[in-house]
Amino acid sequence: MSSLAETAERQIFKQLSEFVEAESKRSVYAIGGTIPITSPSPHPICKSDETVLKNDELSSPSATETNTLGEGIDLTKDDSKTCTTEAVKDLSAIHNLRCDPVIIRWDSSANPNASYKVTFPCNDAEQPNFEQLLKDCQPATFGKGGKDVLDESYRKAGKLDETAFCSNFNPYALGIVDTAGQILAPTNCRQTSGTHGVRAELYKLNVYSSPSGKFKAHVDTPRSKHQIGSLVVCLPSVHEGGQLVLRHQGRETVFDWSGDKGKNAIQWAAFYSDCEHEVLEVTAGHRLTLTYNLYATCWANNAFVDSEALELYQTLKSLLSEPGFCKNGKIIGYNCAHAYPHSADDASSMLPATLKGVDKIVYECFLATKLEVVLRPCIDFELEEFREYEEENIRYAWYTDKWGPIEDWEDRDPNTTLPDESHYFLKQRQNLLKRFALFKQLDKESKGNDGLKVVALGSRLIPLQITDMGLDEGASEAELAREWDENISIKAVKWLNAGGHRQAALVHGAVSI
Ligand SMILES: O=C(O)CCC(=O)C(=O)O
Ligand SMILES: [Fe+2]
Repeated sequence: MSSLAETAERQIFKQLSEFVEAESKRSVYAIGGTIPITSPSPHPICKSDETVLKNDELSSPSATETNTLGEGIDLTKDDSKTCTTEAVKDLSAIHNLRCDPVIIRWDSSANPNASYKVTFPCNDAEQPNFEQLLKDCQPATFGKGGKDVLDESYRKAGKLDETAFCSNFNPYALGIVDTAGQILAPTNCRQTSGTHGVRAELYKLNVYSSPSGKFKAHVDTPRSKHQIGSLVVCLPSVHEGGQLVLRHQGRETVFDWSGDKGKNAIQWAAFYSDCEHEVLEVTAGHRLTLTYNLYATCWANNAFVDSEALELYQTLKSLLSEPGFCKNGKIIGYNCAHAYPHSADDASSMLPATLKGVDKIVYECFLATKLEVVLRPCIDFELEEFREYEEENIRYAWYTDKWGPIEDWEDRDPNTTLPDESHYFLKQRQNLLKRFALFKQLDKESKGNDGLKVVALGSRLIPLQITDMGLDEGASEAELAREWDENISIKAVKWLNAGGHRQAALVHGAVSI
């Protein structure tokens, strides 16, 4: 290729990378809101219902839902205050959302056969029951290396399992699940079997109490391969501290439910649960939350997004059609910004339906350009991992974690195994040798060709074994490569962005239930 064409191509790649990066920065990974609690009254769901409502209930400035979106989108404005036309006023009245006081009923662990009830916000008369609830909570554990661990220096909280309590609180009725679904699981751009929405399943009631209630930085263990997110609903109970801090790719979002805000409202946050998050120390009072797991579902009533109307698509289309761009074919790589559960046998079948945020946008936009788009797990080997040496006329090679004499692999009948049982099957070794040669050749070709990186691509997500040592400590790249043996291909890929969730992807094994 002429150097002029190379320079032009490099510029196009640069622009593509910048666009993908800008899209990543804009992508939303969390959403939240506040819904005021008012005493029970007919629900203003449609216009005709409005007439049975008392005027003061409608005009109450607090009777308006407010929402806060992670990263830049803030819906906390009270639109009803800024409405000018009658029509809009009517609409805001119709859409005023309110929540009934939240009742929790539970079986007492301290007094078998006894069950109690407490209402939030909690009045003085119910204070003894509230104290009882605190007593009946068990210490909350957390998942580490595939096991439940109790460590109060990491997580200090009480919990009731979902089988031990019930509540009148319904996140569907308040539109929370719909809102979370539209943001975290937007419907695919085309009508396909991958179309999806979200379903919320109650998981725990948690209490974080002063002086030291907290949950240090973690990612949630997915409860199934369908899980994409978590929903946390903070019950009205005034406390200080206890902010929920979410982090994703160098960005941070804080949900602060402390102080008087929580006196008479429920406050909620929904987020992709592979994003790191923590609950800061509660310094006064009790912070009570209901947590829900959010699962991708195969149905949705939402309208479809038209990917061709997205800015990223338009840019992609014009850059890709530049004359001479990738004339001889190239694999363009995009590193997913989110982690996906891959310990279940059929984890791959959940994708692309469960793609999150910017990953979904990039996928859909490339698809719309009519390029072939595939989702693959990948390991970026260093040449280091494919070393060779010679000793006493025998050539040895190192493939990711074991030495072996090359001749042994080259010449033997592929149906026999090596005498040394620690060796892999010969056939696999021969495959590895071919890959090794390919790796070296591609690596040579990619030298000086910016951004071109030789990687091993798996043909599908391979279930991860949860070892005794846990995924994070136990599973190395070499072990993964061995698991992938039959399904690996080695390619030179031009990456649009830096590696994303590499570490987290390794530890992000879904618990099979
Ligand atoms: O209570 C919260 O805000 C979040 C708790 C949490 O991270 C969890 O239960 O996994
Ligand atoms: Fe969590």
